[in-house]
Amino acid sequence: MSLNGFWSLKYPKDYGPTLFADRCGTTVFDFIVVGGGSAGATVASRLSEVPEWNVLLLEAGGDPPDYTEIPLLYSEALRSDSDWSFFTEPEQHLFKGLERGRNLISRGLMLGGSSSMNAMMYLRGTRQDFDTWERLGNTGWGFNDVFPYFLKSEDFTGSGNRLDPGLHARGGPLTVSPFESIDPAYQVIVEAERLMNLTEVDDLNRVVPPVIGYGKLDGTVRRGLRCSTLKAFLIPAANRSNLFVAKNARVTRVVFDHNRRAVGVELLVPPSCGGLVTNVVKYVYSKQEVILSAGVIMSPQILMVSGVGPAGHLREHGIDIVADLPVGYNYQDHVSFAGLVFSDRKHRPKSEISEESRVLIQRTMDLTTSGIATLGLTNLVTFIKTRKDAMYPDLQIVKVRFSYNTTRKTTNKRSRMSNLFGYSDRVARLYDELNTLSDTILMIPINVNDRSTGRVVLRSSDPKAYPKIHANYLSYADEVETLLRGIEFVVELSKTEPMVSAGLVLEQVRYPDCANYAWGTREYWLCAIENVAASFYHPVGTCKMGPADDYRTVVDTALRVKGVRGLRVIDSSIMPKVVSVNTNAATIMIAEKGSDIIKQHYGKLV
Ligand SMILES: Cc1cc2nc3c(=O)[nH]c(=O)nc-3n(C[C@H](O)[C@H](O)[C@H](O)COP(=O)(O)OP(=O)(O)OC[C@H]3O[C@@H](n4cnc5c(N)ncnc54)[C@H](O)[C@@H]3O)c2cc1C
Repeated sequence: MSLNGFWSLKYPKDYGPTLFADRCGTTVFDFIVVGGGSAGATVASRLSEVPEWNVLLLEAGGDPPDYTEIPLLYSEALRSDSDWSFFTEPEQHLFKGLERGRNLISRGLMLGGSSSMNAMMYLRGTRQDFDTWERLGNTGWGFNDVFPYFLKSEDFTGSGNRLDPGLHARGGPLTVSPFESIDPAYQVIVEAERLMNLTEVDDLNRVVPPVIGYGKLDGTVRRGLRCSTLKAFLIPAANRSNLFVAKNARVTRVVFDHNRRAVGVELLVPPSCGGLVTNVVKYVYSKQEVILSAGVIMSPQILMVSGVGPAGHLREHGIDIVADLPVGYNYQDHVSFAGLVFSDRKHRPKSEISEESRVLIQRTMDLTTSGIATLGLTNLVTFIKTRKDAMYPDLQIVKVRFSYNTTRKTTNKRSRMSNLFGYSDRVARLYDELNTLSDTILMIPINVNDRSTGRVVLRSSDPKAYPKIHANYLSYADEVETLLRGIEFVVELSKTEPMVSAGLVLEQVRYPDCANYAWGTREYWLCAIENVAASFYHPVGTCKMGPADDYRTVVDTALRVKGVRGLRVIDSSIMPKVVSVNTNAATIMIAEKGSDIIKQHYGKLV
């Protein structure tokens, strides 16, 4: 399908070359926002609503590639130049089937950040998620406090009952549309799940009763195309005379004065003078505040290289201490298991398989071009509760279809399994081989009740060096048991009549390291988890929010970095506990609320 001319977006002007043309930057802004991702693009847009404030947004990446507009192509951006492509450190009992024994942590390196590369699933989180934040001492962050901020952003395009009890809003900048799917496996899985005593949920963001069952997703999609925070918040604000966006501007440090007040940032920008090839160090200054929105990996990294972090750790790297804070701790994520692989139509003639696949792709793409939101089979999401005592689900199950003979057809020539989940070549090959026989469907249980916490630490004091991520996933035995119960659910589902009649066959993928175990036994699944259990793209928490007197936290409930002045963190890293769903909507909520907190502080909240 040709993508040319399908849409036309006018990206914000890049002020970098103008702002940083002179040798010593003298322009002073009221606010400097570092990182133009889910949170940063939202914050910069909201703050620039105050006409007398000059706002500078510094983004390390550039404009997103055109293909990121198409929801179905979201995985193309992973491992591309628009992906930071972080990797965790190796873990003793995990990641054996992943590249170099590490877990890929993709993050968007572009305007819109990870909202320009994510799967666009719009799920906010449960009442329990935010009431837990409040119980941890975060007054003002309980469900009733944060709910209006989800509505503030939203422009919901669904109709009928879905709008009724104030669950959704119209008129906000972020378009949220119900996903549609024409995938024939959709109905088959629905029938199978009904037989497993699950019921349909008409709104996966419903508050009461808690969502348990399956349903159609809503997505951050506008007229069939991605609605990132770039599109929702930044582009509409780009013509304001008080908002300045600088692209390819990588912040290296926060600059403090002698009173530990953040007064600006140091950054690297591409050379603007002829002849220079390396990036150039520049400084910009702020009158009011610097706001870090660089995400869960880079916000803590910038803080630490700037002297804000655990004193002992900073000393090890020879960094002068500005404030001794537990930056980088409390890394949390959702761990998934993408080892349940179904074949669809395997025993049919190749020509038939190939033609059906082609037609399904074409018809699904046609939905997009006619303005309908679709992620194909991924539209169908299931939440299950496997612990009798719990009120809320502990597992989310996502389905992904890979059309016949496509997992190897990627821009970077790596398997899609490597790009999406960081699989090593030898493990990805197992999936690729199956995919040359028929379409492949993954059913992925995701533990949404993880308790393990890891840590982001500095590799060196050099701000250009990626930090180390000690993920520490599945450190509690019960987290492994939860994943095992998710696997068991899918195995049982595979045996139901609708699945069997439709010819959706659960394949016996045999990881080389698990050759000693019979496929399907507990020992086998434990081994499989050690091989391919991986992040489901939801790391958060490394600049944890907490009450002023809680020494285990980095920012207070107004998102101010403790022990210094003029500095806040506003992004997914402030979450004290990861929400039990995908993390984009909650991050945008944090940005909306954070922006209002700032406006209120300066008497500008109207
Ligand atoms: C592949 C993938 C799929 C996902 N799918 C979903 C989904 O379907 N639904 C969902 O709810 N969530 C999803 N998520 C998670 C969600 O997108 C993230 O939680 C959210 O985007 C995080 O927002 P953030 O603002 O904290 O960080 P980001 O959006 O990552 O923004 C950080 C920004 O800061 C910039 N930056 C970093 N360092 C610097 C620096 N030194 N100087 C200047 N700029 C810098 C980055 O380039 C980036 O633009 C997914 C994530 C990924 C990666």
